[in-house]
Amino acid sequence: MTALPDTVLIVDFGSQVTQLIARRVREAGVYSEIVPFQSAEESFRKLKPKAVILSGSPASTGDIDSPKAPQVIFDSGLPVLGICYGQMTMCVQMGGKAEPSDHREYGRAFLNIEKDCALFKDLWPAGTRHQVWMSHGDRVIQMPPGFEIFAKSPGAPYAVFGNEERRMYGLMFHPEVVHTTDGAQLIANFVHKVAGLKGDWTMAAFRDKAIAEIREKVGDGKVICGLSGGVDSSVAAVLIHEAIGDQLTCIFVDHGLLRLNEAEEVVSMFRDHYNIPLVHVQAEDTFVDALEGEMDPEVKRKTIGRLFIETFEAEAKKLGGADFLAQGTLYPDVIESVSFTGGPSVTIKSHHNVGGLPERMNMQLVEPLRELFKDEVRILGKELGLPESFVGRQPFPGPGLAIRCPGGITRDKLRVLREADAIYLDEIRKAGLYDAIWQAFAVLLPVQTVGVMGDGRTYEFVCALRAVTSVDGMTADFYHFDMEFLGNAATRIINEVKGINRVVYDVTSKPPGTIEWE
Ligand SMILES: Nc1ncnc2c1ncn2[C@@H]1O[C@H](COP(=O)(O)OP(=O)(O)OP(=O)(O)O)[C@@H](O)[C@H]1O
Ligand SMILES: O=c1[nH]c(=O)c2[nH+]cn([C@@H]3O[C@H](COP(=O)(O)O)[C@@H](O)[C@H]3O)c2[nH]1
Ligand SMILES: NC(=O)CC[C@H](N)C(=O)O
Ligand SMILES: [Mg+2]
Repeated sequence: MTALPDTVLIVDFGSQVTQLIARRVREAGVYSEIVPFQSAEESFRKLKPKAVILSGSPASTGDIDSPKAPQVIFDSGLPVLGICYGQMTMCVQMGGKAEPSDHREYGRAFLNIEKDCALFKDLWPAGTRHQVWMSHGDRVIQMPPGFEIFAKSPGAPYAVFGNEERRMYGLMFHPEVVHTTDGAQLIANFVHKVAGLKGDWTMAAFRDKAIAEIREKVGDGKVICGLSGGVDSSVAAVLIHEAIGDQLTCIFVDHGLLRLNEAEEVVSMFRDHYNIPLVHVQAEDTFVDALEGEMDPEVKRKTIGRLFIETFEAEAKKLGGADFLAQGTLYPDVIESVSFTGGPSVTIKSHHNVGGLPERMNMQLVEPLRELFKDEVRILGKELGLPESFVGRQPFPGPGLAIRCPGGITRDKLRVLREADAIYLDEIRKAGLYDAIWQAFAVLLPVQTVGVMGDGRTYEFVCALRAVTSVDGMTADFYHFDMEFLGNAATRIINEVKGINRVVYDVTSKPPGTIEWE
């Protein structure tokens, strides 16, 4: 058994962006774990962290029963970084005061550095000014004894305070979000310069830890892995195979909601590269019949989640039973569907593999990528030696074309959408744009419009084209094609696909939109 790596404990008070803190710490080469504040004391004793970060929260320190950090953290002598609510609870718990303020601050703010400190070393010297991202209504009004101010902003007189000797700092802004300039570097400074941690944690170390955890959890049990041919499940399958070898069987479900020729391509691509048993299930009738006529996006997603599990269970039975179901679930699937650590964040949509799962299942879940973002999974995939044809693929959601056909689906609509989508992707590949785009796809709108083709009247469907850039799927911008590209793609789609007579381009970012239409 290898020794525990240097660990940063992140206490989650329910912020929407807690996972980004963990990600920034990982980027600084240090291992971190997020734990809900309710069980933070137990985790603190078990994990023996070398530093602690307290997250933001929708709560206010003035609330009755406001969440608190366990006192052992402040008594331990370890370095502590409090972010927003984390700063305020640290302040109050250590004898200072915070209160709701009339001057609420959301978004961009400017920080003036008042005094040098270890946290700002080689980054933000006194007298300089920096853009940061704020999101708070409450503020500190009195520091705990022994603390001093290191930076101010117009709305936050205690924007950064701390006690250098005790290595404790509180920030009113969010260093974990990309809009805070040098925010990642500030978190790196906390772990390296304040806490003195080495930074030798890598994806190779993640891989070893994940393999050890899979072995421990699975024992000599049998595992089936839902394999879509996408990046996440391919990486999960190869990782699990390294851990437990032939205790693993992969199940690829053709639910009739895949792209043109996708089933054949995925099965041959996987069989050519890997010696992992793969079952190809034809389940088009089961899925499409159950969805036909269903209009509500959440019902569609939940139906698909349930049918996936029923299909996996039926296949497991044919194999003589399985104890575990593995999936390539990533962190964005989790945060949009449910709250990560049981904290109070809201559901945006029920991803088929998380919020769409039935309540009772016969198998336990194995989800080794649950804490990672897609770009990290790609790095892990390279670490595991997966070919570029796997790690470079654009994401494709488990519910597939069903959530790209707003309103009810029919077999004929799916055919139309499949053909349009294939032409669009073909044009993108030919233009050499595939790798520059996070995801590109066609959507078939439930709207018919009038057109004129060959001197005749048409009354057919509208196809929307979507393409976005993103780093992690959490936020995205629409891709800025040139008009000639769009014109050509539209012409080909209308000429070649019977059933579409109009094409539009979606210029919505995320937020306010999501990437998929449902
Ligand atoms: N057609 C399918 N057959 C079997 N399992 C599937 C299928 N589609 C999705 N899954 C399961 O659901 C998980 C989540 O789907 P998701 O689309 O997020 O990941 P992915 O397909 O592996 O990767 P990508 O995001 O690159 O498409 C997959 O990792 C896989 O375990
Ligand atoms: O595994 C998945 N199951 C789902 O149910 C699901 N819904 C969306 N997506 C993919 O997740 C990313 C973010 O999608 P949204 O902006 O549409 O929420 C995008 O990459 C989406 O394609 C899914 N992946
Ligand atoms: N982002 C936060 O942590 C916000 C803290 C608190 N809810 C406030 O509004 O001030
Ligand atoms: Mg997929």
